Amino acid sequence: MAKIFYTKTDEAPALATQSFLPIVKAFTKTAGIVIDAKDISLAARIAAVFPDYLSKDQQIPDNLAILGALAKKPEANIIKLPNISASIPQLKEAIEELQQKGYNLPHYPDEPKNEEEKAIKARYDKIKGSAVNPILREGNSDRRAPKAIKNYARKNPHTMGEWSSDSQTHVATMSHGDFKNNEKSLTMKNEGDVRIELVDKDGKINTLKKSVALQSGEIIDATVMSKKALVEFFSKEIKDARDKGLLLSLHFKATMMKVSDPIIFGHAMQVYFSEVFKKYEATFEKLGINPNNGLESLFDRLEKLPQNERNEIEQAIMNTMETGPDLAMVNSDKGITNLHVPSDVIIDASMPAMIRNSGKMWDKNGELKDTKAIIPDSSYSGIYQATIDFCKEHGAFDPTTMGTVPNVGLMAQKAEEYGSHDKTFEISTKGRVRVVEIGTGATLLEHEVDNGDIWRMCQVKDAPVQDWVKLAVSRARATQTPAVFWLDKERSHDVELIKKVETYLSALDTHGLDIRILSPTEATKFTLERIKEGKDTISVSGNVLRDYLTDLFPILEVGTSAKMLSIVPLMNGGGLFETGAGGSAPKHVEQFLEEGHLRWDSLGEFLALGVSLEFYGEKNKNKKALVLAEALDKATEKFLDNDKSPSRKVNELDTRGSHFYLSLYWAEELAKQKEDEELKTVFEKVFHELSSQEEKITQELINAQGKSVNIGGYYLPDAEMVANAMRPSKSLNAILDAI
Ligand SMILES: NC(=O)C1=CN([C@@H]2O[C@H](COP(=O)(O)OP(=O)(O)OC[C@H]3O[C@@H](n4cnc5c(N)ncnc54)[C@H](OP(=O)(O)O)[C@@H]3O)[C@@H](O)[C@H]2O)C=CC1
Ligand SMILES: O=C(O)CCC(=O)C(=O)O
Ligand SMILES: [Mg+2]
Repeated sequence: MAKIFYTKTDEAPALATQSFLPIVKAFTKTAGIVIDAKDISLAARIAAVFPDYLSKDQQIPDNLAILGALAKKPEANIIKLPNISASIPQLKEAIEELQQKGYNLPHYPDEPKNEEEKAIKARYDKIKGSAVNPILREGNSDRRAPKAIKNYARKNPHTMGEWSSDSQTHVATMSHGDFKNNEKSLTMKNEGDVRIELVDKDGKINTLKKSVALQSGEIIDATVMSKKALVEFFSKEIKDARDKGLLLSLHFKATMMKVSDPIIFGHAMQVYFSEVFKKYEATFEKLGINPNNGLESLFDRLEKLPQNERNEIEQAIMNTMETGPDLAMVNSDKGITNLHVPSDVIIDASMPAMIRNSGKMWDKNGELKDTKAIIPDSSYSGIYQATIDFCKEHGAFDPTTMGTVPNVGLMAQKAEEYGSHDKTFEISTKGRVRVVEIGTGATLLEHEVDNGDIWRMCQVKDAPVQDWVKLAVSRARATQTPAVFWLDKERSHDVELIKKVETYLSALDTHGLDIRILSPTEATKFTLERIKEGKDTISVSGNVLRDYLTDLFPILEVGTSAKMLSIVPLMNGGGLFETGAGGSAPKHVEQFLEEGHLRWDSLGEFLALGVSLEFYGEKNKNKKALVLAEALDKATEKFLDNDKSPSRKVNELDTRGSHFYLSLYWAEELAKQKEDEELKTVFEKVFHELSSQEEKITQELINAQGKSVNIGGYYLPDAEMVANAMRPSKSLNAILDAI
């Protein structure tokens, strides 16, 4: 039977789900729809890959694999909420929590000493970083701000920090030796398998990857980040930040780029704290300190030392921070710096937040300061510099008048960099890395490498490219909006892609459409000029820019990417409906636990549910589902008009109250409609009950705030405690239960 699959994830969206899902189930039941919730939280994913270590009642199925297989089927209808993309420190915390709860899981072996430990590490590494989205994303991405959301932002603009033309903020990026400058690319003429090997200076061959299957027409590229160039770059920029009195901030994607970016982060750590790492090398070695895991993990390890030794090293670290450039802070009150955890500062969200904040970040005293934003690889960093330059020249954007930038992103089948981690290697010796065609023995791509360099290969298959070009044209046609392919003629990979784009565009009807290809920097300037004049421009981009742009523009336009409609038309006919483009907002959980107020905005969920119901209705010829979808759309609009999104402040409407209002308006619309009498009858009663008890219910929801909350865990909270905390209104629960 056709179902809608809803994902249980982590942190704030998982809390919100405990309040919203009962509403969804109660409402959709009336159309005979079954909502099947699948737990793909970090804790569940850990438990799912270690069944042999767990008791029967602790075991859970591999829901991610189940949903991944479903995503390849035409009947797929999946609502996907954001989940944690775990850094090693987060993964270890989750393992520890599970262990404390009686799960007999093995520790994460940092440096596996035998085959058994290697196997355990391999299992954990599958869960690490962005492990969920790439499995489900069997299609390209269509993200946009619906009209109602744009109108809401125009009427209720979020705050935007002023920009001054003498702002010192800038992006620091590499000019040589990075992934962009070393890239080589080609398109496969035939299908075939390749292997990746490192040939050392004596000609000894070390196989890095035995086999990668390639399709005909697939673009592959290989590139390398030189450790030497990277370290020189960090040294120069750190000194420059100190000389100019600027904050130092680092912006990576250690989650999606889970192999390369933690290593790059580790080099930044070692350069910033170079004297400490040099002086205490032996101690750090003994303690197993890995700079790639950040300062917090380093401090944890130091706890194993005798007090006096520990004090001395901690003092040396503090001295370095005193004399070095000030670090941008993640949390000034708690002293958490940009170097504490590699995934605390994630580029897609952190750069737009900085741009929205007058180009400033927080310093250790909790004050906003101009910053040097370090983005080592220069492939995409230019878009941020161009945006900063634009703001310096024209001032901050005005949400009441600015246009919008929807995105059509190439994403399917692990496209480009975001699918490269199983082909990314930290090089162990000087030599050459070659991509060799197994059948012919021909070397397809080759690089000189040195010890410590990071080499990687990326792939993008032809069918996703065709689908992406088609999607771009159909969005341009549907909205009569210019569409810009953000592709760089100076980049080897993009040159290959441009050839395909031009071929596929010429086979489509583009008559009367404005479609261009511009380099990312040019595209930024073009788009920003238009956005300022209130004009819309579709960005058609590769996978990384998809990620960056679907936070950048939403954050500037509507204050958060959580309000985006995010559709993934799956290539085999199903639908994946992501909620927003934002993440799992750990800060929201913190506030909830401290004062019982959850500020997670579920607009993304409302929008995703709307399109999912519409898709369900059309696919299964279920008229009631279509009625539910249309009513939900109207309810969401009313929700926006009446400003029922969660407030940020305790004792005001929070996530739970916002869900109540959504259900109230949804029931109202269902009671009003004339297309389905049965639904009308059911929901007249529901609407009457909800509206007559509005005051009582909202009071019950407010009464639950203002005190700390215990949910019995973080990664694996107690299900009952969460449900109780998230559904504190007995009156609302009774109405829903009776539907
Ligand atoms: N699709 C996915 O699965 C994604 C997962 N992630 C994961 O999320 C975690 C946190 O990432 P981070 O970079 O901090 O990004 P987030 O998007 O979680 O947070 C950035 C800020 O955006 C605001 N925000 C985001 N979503 C909402 C929402 N629904 N309602 C209200 N405000 C919202 C919050 O601002 P404020 O603090 O001002 O309230 C939040 O602090 C990481 O583990 C990351 O890997 C990230 C992106 C996508
Ligand atoms: O999967 C992830 O880690 C993040 C994905 C993301 O940021 C996005 O798709 O916008
Ligand atoms: Mg993103």
